[in-house]
Amino acid sequence: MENFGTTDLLFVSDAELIRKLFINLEGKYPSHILPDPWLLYEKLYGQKRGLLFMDGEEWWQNRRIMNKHLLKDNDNTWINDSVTKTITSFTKHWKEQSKHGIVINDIASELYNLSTKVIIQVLIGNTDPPQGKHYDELLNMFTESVKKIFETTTKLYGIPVNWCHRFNLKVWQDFKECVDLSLLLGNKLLKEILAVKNSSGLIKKIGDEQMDEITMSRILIDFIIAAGDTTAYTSLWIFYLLSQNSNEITEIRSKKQTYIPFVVKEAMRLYPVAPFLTRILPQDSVIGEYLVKKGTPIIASIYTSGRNEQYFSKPEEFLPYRWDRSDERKGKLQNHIPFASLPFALGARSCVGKKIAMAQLAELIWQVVDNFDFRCMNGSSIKPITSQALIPNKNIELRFKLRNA
Ligand code: HEM
Repeated sequence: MENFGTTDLLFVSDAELIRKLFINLEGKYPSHILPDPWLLYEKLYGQKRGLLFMDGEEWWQNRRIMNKHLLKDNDNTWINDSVTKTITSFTKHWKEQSKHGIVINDIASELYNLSTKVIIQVLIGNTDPPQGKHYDELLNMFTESVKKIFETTTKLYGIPVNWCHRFNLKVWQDFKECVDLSLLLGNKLLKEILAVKNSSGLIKKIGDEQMDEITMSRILIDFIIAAGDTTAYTSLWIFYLLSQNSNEITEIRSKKQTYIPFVVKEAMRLYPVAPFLTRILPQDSVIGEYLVKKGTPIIASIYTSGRNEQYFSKPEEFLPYRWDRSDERKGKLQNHIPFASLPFALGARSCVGKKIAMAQLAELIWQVVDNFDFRCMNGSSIKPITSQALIPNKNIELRFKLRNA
């Protein structure tokens, strides 16, 4: 165990221990550590936020309602239809632009925008989203400001944030400005979405639950924020991996959609956007060789466990077939411990948007691979930076060309 001043901190990367942490030790109200800048912002400006920020009974009551609709409902068609509708219109736009090949320089922004549109469509269901220039501008400004929250949080990573705030350093000012703006625009956006007539999506489903309007807004705005960077960066990593493994593109085209979930799982094993998961123990517990006191923060590195040879043979290779039980090649890979790769975490506090994210990633890959050839234009290889989120060390530039054009 490492000792950091007055706080003991346990760092785990053993798959069995990580599983034990989520399944047996985290308690009824799992508690996690949020980035310091977000906590300080909440404390200073009293802005109440969504599920990720809630704790105890308040978290549990609201989480139960969201689980019912987003995770436990066996009928996924309403989510899948919203996802397909949004992605079809997204790829239509790319098709129009890319007859002769286009390099999408700021692909991250495009993917942020897409993730925001997908979650909004899930909120309103089959109905058309608000139309018009004003709405499009609002949406673009919102996604840009959300992207900036992520970038400025990353810049503040590892710096004493109280100190940045006290001396009003530019990094803090930038962070505060984009959180202010995201929440303001998020509220405006939600108002427009709530005004859509005949919504049939999540908004309608939770309309029948006993949830007050303010809590609903807090939760939904944070859904729109949470969907941005996670799904956008995962899509980016997947496109990057596919551009380096053209055999996988051939395999997707021949096996069609059945193969894609394995591609997504494998990409997230190698590049989990949330590489470190945290929990604070509700009671004294034994973890491995340690007696860990109640209140001790624990950091689980799923980036490390996902790339450990003991759990996955040929750990650094992108081999989607390792997840396919019916694939004969899998027999040659001795080690395969599925729970060593937990990109959405595990247990009661795992990702509530997991089904939406998986549906979005699968549909996006299918439509892009089916319609485009693409390659990576960066001269040297891209490396992941492991900070709060797993991001590329430089802009990934991809060139897309319409197939058979
Ligand atoms: C590839 C995409 C995504 C990844 C890798 C991801 C990953 C995660 C992880 C690891 C957690 C757990 C954090 C913890 O245990 O402390 C989490 C929580 C959460 N995610 Fe996701 N997520 C993704 C997409 C989404 C989407 C699309 C939504 C939209 C609804 C979403 C909403 C949330 C929320 C609200 C929480 C907090 C849940 C709670 O505290 O009860 N996520 N996500």
